[in-house]
Amino acid sequence: MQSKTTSGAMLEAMREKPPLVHCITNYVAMNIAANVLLASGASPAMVHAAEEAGEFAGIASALTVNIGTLSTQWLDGMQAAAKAATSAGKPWVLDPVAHYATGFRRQAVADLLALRPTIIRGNASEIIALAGGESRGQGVDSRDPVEQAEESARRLAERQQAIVAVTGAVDFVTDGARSVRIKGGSVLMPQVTALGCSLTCLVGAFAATVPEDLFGATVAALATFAVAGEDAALGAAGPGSFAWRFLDALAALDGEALDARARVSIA
Ligand SMILES: Nc1ncnc2c1ncn2[C@@H]1O[C@H](COP(=O)(O)OP(=O)(O)OP(=O)(O)O)[C@@H](O)[C@H]1O
Ligand SMILES: Cc1ncsc1CCO
Ligand SMILES: [Mg+2]
Repeated sequence: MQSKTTSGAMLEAMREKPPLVHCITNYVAMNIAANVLLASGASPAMVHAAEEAGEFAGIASALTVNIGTLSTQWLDGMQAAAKAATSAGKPWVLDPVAHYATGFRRQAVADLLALRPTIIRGNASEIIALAGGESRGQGVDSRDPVEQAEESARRLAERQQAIVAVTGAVDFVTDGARSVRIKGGSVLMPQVTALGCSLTCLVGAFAATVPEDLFGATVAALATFAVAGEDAALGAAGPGSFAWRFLDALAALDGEALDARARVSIA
């Protein structure tokens, strides 16, 4: 097997040995997120019941947790899974969907952050608020530009000792010390619900493939979305045809094309 030093090599490695990814996501995202992982070469499993989520996290290679359609029972499952992943040394990714919106979500996300996610992926409004800044967010969609979230992301990464990914028109990834920006994608992407949630699951898939390089894995997942998003937009008439073209574009993308076309720059 080739060494997994580039995004493309990581994508190829994932396809060679599809990782089992434990996704606790939301009702809106479950189907598209599972299809995104399959098209990318990973094996998704949506398992959220409190009775089994901890046990399942022991079987999977990585965990992703998304609070989009939260309930007390789901939160119990998320916490059990996060504890199991952490104690087994497996990466887990937190997607703090609209965590600023209600007291229930704020408390849930504080409790999950205390369980030390290895990677946090959110939109700009979510990351600004998570770092304690002035966010314009109300619901699940971002109302702030990514540039305004960059300092928040750095602060959050340092505070949590985690990798933080902020997505939007130009994505930003930081571990507090080093940072990159990733260009690409399409304006149609925020017009299709749960693509961000699906990306969180894909970050988990790359993290499962390259647990020794979680920064590189996060960048690879975002670059995969950026390039596939450009391809899908080419023939799309709107969000509907974009959504199915995006799955086809992910499936058609190979490592060589990803490395040739990814637009990643040091920030
Ligand atoms: N204006 C844009 N131009 C290009 N790509 C975009 C744009 N906005 C978002 N994206 C891309 O869309 C994907 C999802 O990111 P986004 O920030 O929309 O997530 P999100 O708000 O959490 O989505 P959701 O909550 O609906 O799942 C990322 O790959 C991101 O780069
Ligand atoms: C629309 C929506 N509502 C709760 S989660 C979700 C998916 C996008 O975050
Ligand atoms: Mg989101």
